Amino acid sequence: MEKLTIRRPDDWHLHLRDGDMLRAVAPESRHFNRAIIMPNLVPPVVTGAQAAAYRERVIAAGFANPLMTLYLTETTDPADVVQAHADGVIAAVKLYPAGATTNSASGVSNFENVRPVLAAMEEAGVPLCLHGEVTDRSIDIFDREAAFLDKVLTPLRTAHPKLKLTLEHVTTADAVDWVRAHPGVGATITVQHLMANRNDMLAGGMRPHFYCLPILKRSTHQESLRQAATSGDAQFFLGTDSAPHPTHAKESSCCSAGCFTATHALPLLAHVFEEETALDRLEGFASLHGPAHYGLPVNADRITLSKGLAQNFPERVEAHGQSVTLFDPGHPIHWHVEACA
Ligand SMILES: NC(=O)N[C@@H](CC(=O)O)C(=O)O
Repeated sequence: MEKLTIRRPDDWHLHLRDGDMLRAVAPESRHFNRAIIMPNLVPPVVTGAQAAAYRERVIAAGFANPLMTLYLTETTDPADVVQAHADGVIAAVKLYPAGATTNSASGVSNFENVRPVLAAMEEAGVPLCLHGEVTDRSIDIFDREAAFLDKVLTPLRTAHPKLKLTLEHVTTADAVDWVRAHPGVGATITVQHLMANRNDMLAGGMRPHFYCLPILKRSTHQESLRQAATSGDAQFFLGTDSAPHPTHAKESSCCSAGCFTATHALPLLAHVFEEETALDRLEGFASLHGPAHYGLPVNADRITLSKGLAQNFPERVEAHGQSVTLFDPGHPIHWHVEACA
């Protein structure tokens, strides 16, 4: 198959940042209609009023249909969350365990302190997106997602069975199994976790542009993610987690976590689905399962992906004196987005 026309995709996990960086990267998500916009700015987006103002900045930067989120802290006001959702200002709330990832210091340390807001969200039908990793330094970084399932997520699910959950950027077979055992829970999967494993990041030299959180795992986990994404199971859908960091912060002695994939996420995804002989399931993963999970209509317009010569994606996106380096899988990609109509 050399051409594939699918409903226009959405990105259910996207970092756009703010200021010059926002203006530089927002147009790179042009092939997606909607996107869940992550709130881990500095300072974070913690109130409905801040989310409304950030939404305006995102639209002004060129991304027309942002779905905003609030960053959950231990002092989040439940009434503000419920109101922001009722007013259509936010689509979801994001929970970062404190210290788990980029700009997560204001996140949750003691889960008892967010029980009232979680109860209010459960009651009002406000979805919760989770960064699923424990932050205990004694737990090996490769085991932090699996530990989160046992220590945090299972008790949280038992305490709030009706709370709508999305487990973000799943990276392990353990998480895939947990999601499958909990109907109604959604899970996003990134492009880099489908394309790469920890060997790609660490064997034969350390490649900082493969470093993101949750960290790439061993190949058996990558296989499990590929199986989940291409299975047609509607609990799994695309969240690129495209996370721009200046190139100097990635190519550093202490490299920032995040892979920038917004520009070429769909060609990379087509490459993976073709390898898995599942191109007929790409539309479900990229364009249908996410809206179904969030109770939204699918997009009316369509995009066409074509296969041809090896693509020359730009190496970098310029961001007003800084640059952001695109994730490069290290082998040719023959797919490109031909038309968006
Ligand atoms: N994925 C990452 O490695 N980084 C993200 C944060 C996140 O989603 O964990 C970022 O904001 O840079």
